[in-house]
Amino acid sequence: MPSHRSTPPRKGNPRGPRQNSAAPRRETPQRIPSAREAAVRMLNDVLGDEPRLLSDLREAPWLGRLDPPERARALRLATETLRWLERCDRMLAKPLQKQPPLPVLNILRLGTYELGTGGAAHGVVNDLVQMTNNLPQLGHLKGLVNAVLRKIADAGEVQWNKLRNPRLPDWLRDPLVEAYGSERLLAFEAAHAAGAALDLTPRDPATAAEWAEKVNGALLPTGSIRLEAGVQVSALPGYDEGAWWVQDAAAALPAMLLAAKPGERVIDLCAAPGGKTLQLAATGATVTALDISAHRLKRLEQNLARTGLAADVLAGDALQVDGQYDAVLLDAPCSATGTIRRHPDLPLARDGAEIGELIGLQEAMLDHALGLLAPGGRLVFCTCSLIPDEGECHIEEALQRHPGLSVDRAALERPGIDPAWITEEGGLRLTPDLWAEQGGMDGFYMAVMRKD
Ligand SMILES: C[S@@+](CC[C@H](N)C(=O)[O-])C[C@H]1O[C@@H](n2cnc3c(N)ncnc32)[C@H](O)[C@@H]1O
Repeated sequence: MPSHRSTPPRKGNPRGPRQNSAAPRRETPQRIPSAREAAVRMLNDVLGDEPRLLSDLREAPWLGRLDPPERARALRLATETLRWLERCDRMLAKPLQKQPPLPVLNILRLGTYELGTGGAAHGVVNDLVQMTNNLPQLGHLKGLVNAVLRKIADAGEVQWNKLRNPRLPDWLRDPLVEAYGSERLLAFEAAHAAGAALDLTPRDPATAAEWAEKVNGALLPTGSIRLEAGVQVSALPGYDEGAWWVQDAAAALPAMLLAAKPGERVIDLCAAPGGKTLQLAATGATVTALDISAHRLKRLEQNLARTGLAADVLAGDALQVDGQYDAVLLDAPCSATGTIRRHPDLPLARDGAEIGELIGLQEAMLDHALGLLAPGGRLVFCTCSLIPDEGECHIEEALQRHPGLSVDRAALERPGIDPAWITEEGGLRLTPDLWAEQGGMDGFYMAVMRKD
């Protein structure tokens, strides 16, 4: 297995050197940006000198000035341009002899994405030329933008569709090829290109089929309900009464495997925003939901309120908490590399430098969490990572460190769980290429452990 046990060396940005995104903007405080302007600003922030994740930009005050549909459109444009960045850059390589400053390059990338996927040339090109004209000190490049985008419009969807699926950058691709082989990696990349559907977890698993019918979704083998992405969630039946919540089918499995029972004492150690806490609370167990981020816990509290479920919510450090519990869920902070289908910005904004530290934190959390188990208690460890060092390796090593600890393989015998997903040490390895026909799933690792 490849090792991330020490911090991997920075290999630099696979898209070339980062450029200064802080080009001055002509910005009057009250001006409301268009969806395209907002999308380009997000691209500048994700691909700039100090890369930001789109999830951190969602709450930016300037984005809040757009009305909700425009904000959603801006986020969609930025997300999809980042998903297809390699294809955009390949399309641009020929007409663009010299790389322009980042704000102009990102205008071209957005235009290329839109033109490559069926956008009307007239509207896209005129708007983006005008946007370039408004850039302080870069307005003179509007002629270049016009000329390049017209060539891209001529090449159009035919050329776009001939290009390969975008590849992951080397910092992530190399260890994943080592772990899964290059053929699987191509399947992962195809899944990343395809994007993610919208999955719902029903509050009462026994009503899954009924809710699947009501929301016009498909019932998945593990009991989640799948709809096409882009559906307005708050308009679906059952939203107001909290009959279900949005959660990827893979992310719904750890709490299912913990199989909490009414009256059991359960702690969810890294709980926010709370998808798994809701599942645990819905079983009738007495649930403590802990997270270090008070800000993220606000969303957990909103989710509890909407669904009418109850949990004791605590802001605190999982490494400091004490007590005795029948069951512990540890959804540890990780590289989140299993979620690239919905967060294609992640491999571009990150470079793997933080993974060594995360692995150390996960190990410390797992050791501490095992100490919270009452005799005979069980623990589910999980991460939404594709990197074995953040999954399988932890369990192999924990079994060596903790006499009396065992992996509960029987807990994996549940409807919809394919035995082929079970790993050597008895965990479950999920990858984005699974269920390809039904639209894939997030990458995840999970294992159920028991202590004598
Ligand atoms: C993968 S997310 C959890 C997702 C959550 N379980 C769910 O299903 O919605 C990891 C969480 O760990 C939290 N976290 C990070 N370090 C922590 C610590 N030392 N103690 C407690 N929570 C921590 C983060 O704030 C983040 O909310």
